[in-house]
Formats: sequence, structure tokens, C-alpha cells
Amino acid sequence: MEQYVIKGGVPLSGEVEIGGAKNAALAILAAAIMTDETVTIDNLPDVRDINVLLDAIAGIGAKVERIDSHTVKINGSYIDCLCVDYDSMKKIRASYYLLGALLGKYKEAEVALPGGCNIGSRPMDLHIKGFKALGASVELRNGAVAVEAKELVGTHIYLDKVSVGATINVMMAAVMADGKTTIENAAKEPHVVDVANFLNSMGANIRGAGTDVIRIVGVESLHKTDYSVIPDQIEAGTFMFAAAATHGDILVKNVIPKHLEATSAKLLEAGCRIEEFDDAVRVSAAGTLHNTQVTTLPYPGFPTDMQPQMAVVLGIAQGTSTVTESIFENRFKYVDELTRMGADIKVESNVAIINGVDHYMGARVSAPDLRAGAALVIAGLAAEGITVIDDIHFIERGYEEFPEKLSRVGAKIEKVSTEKEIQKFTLKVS
Ligand SMILES: CC(=O)N[C@H]1[C@@H](OP(=O)(O)OP(=O)(O)OC[C@H]2O[C@@H](n3ccc(=O)[nH]c3=O)[C@H](O)[C@@H]2O)O[C@H](CO)[C@@H](O)[C@@H]1O
Ligand SMILES: C=C(OP(=O)(O)O)C(=O)O
Repeated sequence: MEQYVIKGGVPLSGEVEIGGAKNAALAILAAAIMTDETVTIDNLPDVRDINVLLDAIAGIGAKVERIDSHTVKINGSYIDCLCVDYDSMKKIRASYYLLGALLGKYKEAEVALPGGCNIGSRPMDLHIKGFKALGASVELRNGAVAVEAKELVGTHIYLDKVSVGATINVMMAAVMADGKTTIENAAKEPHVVDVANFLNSMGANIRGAGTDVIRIVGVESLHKTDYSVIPDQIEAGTFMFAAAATHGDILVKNVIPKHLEATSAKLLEAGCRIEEFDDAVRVSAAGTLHNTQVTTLPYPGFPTDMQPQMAVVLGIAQGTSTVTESIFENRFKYVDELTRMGADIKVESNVAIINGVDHYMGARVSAPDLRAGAALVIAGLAAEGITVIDDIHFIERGYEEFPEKLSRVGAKIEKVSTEKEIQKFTLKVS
């Protein structure tokens, strides 16, 4: 089993280059099968979720050609199977995008119910509501969702809750439906916009992505395109929080600062200095960190995928902070681990009450999920002493070369797989 071992207490400083957005790329890869022509997608992050989805896409027969670690060509004309099995689905939640993509293109699909991070109950009722409204019959059988339609017909769909997955899935299913579809109460996340832009570059007619009303006029077919995925706002935010927690100074490059406004606002409130450039953000935290209150909300609110990282910063800020998680009910699993590092946090229902402590202490902890794992890395970087993080496979779902990128800004972190390597690292850094 592999771990990260970290010697904390070094203020991080320098520059870091952010990769493509995992959550945009996953939906875009699924959407790429919707044409029979070859689609080239660039700026893909080289992370586990992307590689698992590419295997699932190849598994249904599509031709997947890796050009390099960040570029792939996909040709969906070879698809010979409309079933995605549980083996692919249990590894990543986003394989549910194949449901919307296959339904939109072939009017039929059977996809096992998805896995992904255990951050709360994650129903698909809104996806299903959208497919049904477009005219599909939906059946749950043997742990899979089977969808089928003689024809898909444009319609009016109100999503009862703001859902990124349902918005994108319904958008894909509607792209080649007959007539006009309106999605109301749509998610406005940057990756929803990126997927709409991608589909439009393939000939779709989607307007309004990025607002809460998306209008789609069905087209006959989609065609080839070359597309570059947007930068990953969550990876960027993670490095911003790492700068804050270590009292460092990092220029986070290749970002869209607009996508980071909620993160920047909270870091400002916590006493950091933020400078925005055209495609970079600099975070420095020379002085004391202050308490603040944070509530996760759909975009443009504060992202739930950044909640654990923010809490780690507030854990060493002066005073009492609160973090309210309003999207997923099980996203405080890192609190017990952080407590073992000296944090003083009490969780009451969906609110974490954080009494800032002077510093964290190195400890052996386990990553409970992707973002909580990244948050524990930040805590380890800020802590006094050595931290060992188990279960880093969760972190590798969404962060490319995480230890390498952190090392480039001065962190003392290594990926190891034996106790001997941990001891060697400890000797080297002491
Ligand atoms: C692969 C991917 O992009 N994952 C992201 C996506 O997940 P995902 O798309 O699964 O999250 P959603 O936006 O759909 O979930 C938002 C809320 O809606 C609820 N819901 C969702 C669908 C549904 O049919 N019924 C329903 O009740 C969920 O339980 C949750 O409370 O958006 C989340 C919220 O920004 C992020 O944390 C995830 O990182
Ligand atoms: C929770 C996440 O991913 P998923 O929805 O795939 O579990 C995430 O990217 O933070």
C-alpha cells in the first residue's frame, strides 16, 4: 500500500501549473462518443478517474488512442455494446455520463449504478426524471439503470435540486432530441459550461449554460472537433489553501481567476493576500490567519469539493470558525483524522465548529476520500513533525503528480510504499 510521508512546517513558495479539470474532462470524454467522427481532447489531467473512464469507453468498443498523457483521440463509430458494467462504474461516479451520452446517441443504454467517493447519499432521481421527460423509459434492473426510447422529444425539465451530474446528463441526452429542451434550475458550474462549449463545438445548439436556464435545440448529428479542457478550479484552490496553511506564497498558474472567486474571497477573510492576474492567482499568507464562516453552495457559491481544504486552514486560524456543508451529508470524515493531528473541531449535524489551534502535529492518518485526503496533505504540510497518509489512492483519483508539484514549491513530501522508505525519508529530513 502506498502512502505520502510529509515533513511539515515549510512555508511553500514558488509557482505551480494547474492541469485540466477532472470533472469537466470526465463529462467531455463521455460526450465525445456521441459523434461517429474522431474527436481530439487536450489538457486532460493524467489522473486515475480519467484513465478508468477511458477504459470504460474502450470497453464499449469505442476507439481510444492516447496521443500523450494529456491528449486523447476518441472515435465512437466502433461502439458495439451499450452496456457499461459494474466493474467500471464502481470505481468512478462520473461513468454515469455514459448513460446520457449513449441514450442521446443510440436511444438506448444500460449502465450500472455508480460508485465514486462516499461523501453522502448520491441518488440519480433527477437524471432519471430528465430522461423520462425526454420520452425514455427507465428501468432499474440488477443494479443497473436501463434507458430506452423510440425517440427523444424536446421538453421542459425543472430540476428540483441543483445537480451538476443531472444537468450535464440531461443536456447530453437532449442534444440530438427532436425539438427544443429547456432545463430549469440548471447547475452553473464551470464544468457545465465547458461541456456545453464542447458539445457546441461538435455542432450542438446549446444556449444559456452558466445560467440556471439552459436551452437546447436538437440537431441531427454531431461532428468531429478538437477541444482543450478548462483548468481545474479544485486543484487550483487546493494549492491556494496549501499556501495559506503553510504561511507561504504561491503563484498558481494556468487558472481562470473568475472560477476561484469564492475561494479567494474566503482566503481574504482569513487574512491572506490575493493578487489576480489574467490566468494566475497569487496567494500569500505572511501574518496570522483569522477565523471566518463558510457555507458550501452550488456555483458561484463556495464549492463542496473545497470544504475540507478550507477547514484545515481554519483549524489553525485564530478564533472560532464554522463550516456548513449544505450539499453532501457525509463530508466531514476527515475531522477525526485531523483531531489526531491536534485540531479542535466539533461536528453538529452539517456544521463543523472549529476552534483554531496554534499548529497541527504530525501523525499517521488515512485519507477518507479524495478532497478530504488532499486536505490532510495540507494539514501535514503545515504540521510540526512527520505525517504519514494512508489510502492515497483516493487522492490519486483527482490530483496529477501531487507530491511532485508540491515539492516544486518547497514541500518535503514523498510517495512511499514501505516502512523502510518512511524511516529513510524521516532520517533525510531531520
Ligand atoms: C464527477 C463530478 O463532477 N463530481 C462532482 C459533482 O458530483 P454530482 O454530479 O454527483 O453532484 P450533484 O451536483 O449531482 O449533487 C448535488 C446534490 O444533489 C443531490 N442529487 C443529485 C442528483 C440527483 O439525481 N438527485 C439528488 O438529490 C445530491 O445528493 C447532492 O446533494 O458535483 C458535486 C457538487 O458540486 C461535486 O462535489 C462532485 O465533485
Ligand atoms: C467528489 C468528487 O468526485 P466524484 O463525484 O467523482 O466522487 C470530487 O471530485 O471531489
